[in-house]
Amino acid sequence: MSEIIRLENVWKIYNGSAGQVVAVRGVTMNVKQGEFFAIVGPSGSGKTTMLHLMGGLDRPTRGSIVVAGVEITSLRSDAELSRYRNETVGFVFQLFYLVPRLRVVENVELPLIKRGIPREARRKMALEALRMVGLEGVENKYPNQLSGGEQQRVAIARAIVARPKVLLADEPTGNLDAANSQAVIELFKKLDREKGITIVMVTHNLELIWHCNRVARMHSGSIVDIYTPDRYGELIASFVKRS
Ligand SMILES: Nc1ncnc2c1ncn2[C@@H]1O[C@H](COP(=O)(O)OP(=O)(O)OP(=O)(O)O)[C@@H](O)[C@H]1O
Repeated sequence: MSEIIRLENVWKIYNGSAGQVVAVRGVTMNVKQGEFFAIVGPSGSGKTTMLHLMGGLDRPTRGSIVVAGVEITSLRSDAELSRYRNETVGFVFQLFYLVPRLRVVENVELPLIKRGIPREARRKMALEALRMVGLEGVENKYPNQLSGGEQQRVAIARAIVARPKVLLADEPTGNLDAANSQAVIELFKKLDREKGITIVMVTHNLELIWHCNRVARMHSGSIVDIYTPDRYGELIASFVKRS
């Protein structure tokens, strides 16, 4: 499998009021094309920062990040970064961030408006994305008329509607019960399998890692180990020992 994401000696240092915080400390790693990859680690270890760097939501202090052939560290202007975000990656967050005054289908269409896709084609693509996440029939509802699990699936439809190469998910099940968490994971696996989307997911839920191809464990801004399924038992045991 070829690699789709490559981080080379990446650092992120924040200058906060209490001094400098090293959020990511010289990370070198890759994610392969079509992988379902997870990042785990204690609170404050740098997981979200890593996802933001890969997604061009934030810039590294040092180092190189290549995603789908784009050296994102060389994108100088905010417009270039914004274009990269819109064309290459899709984001899913713990809080779904749907726009309450827009209907479900209009929420899903948002990334397509930025791309300048005409109205009719937009609607067709949005309905197809809603079908893909198992939500046909709710397109004219408003987000607050849906359950949390359904709202997250709308957010996933919005993330995939522009056909990104990479889906970046930050605690996507953090606000969901066990059944809805399972549904989201099954959906990710389907997107991975059927659409070939590479997925990078940050999670605190260790039960979810069994669905992933590889898992990076972070601590204090570093990746301390990368696990394959044969070592997931060892990874889970290391968390149990710590808590
Ligand atoms: N904008 C910022 N300014 C200053 N410090 C920040 C900023 N964003 C993150 N940090 C710090 O960087 C470190 C890593 O934060 P990050 O959110 O990436 O960790 P995390 O592993 O995702 O944590 P959690 O599991 O709690 O979400 C923390 O010490 C955090 O306080």
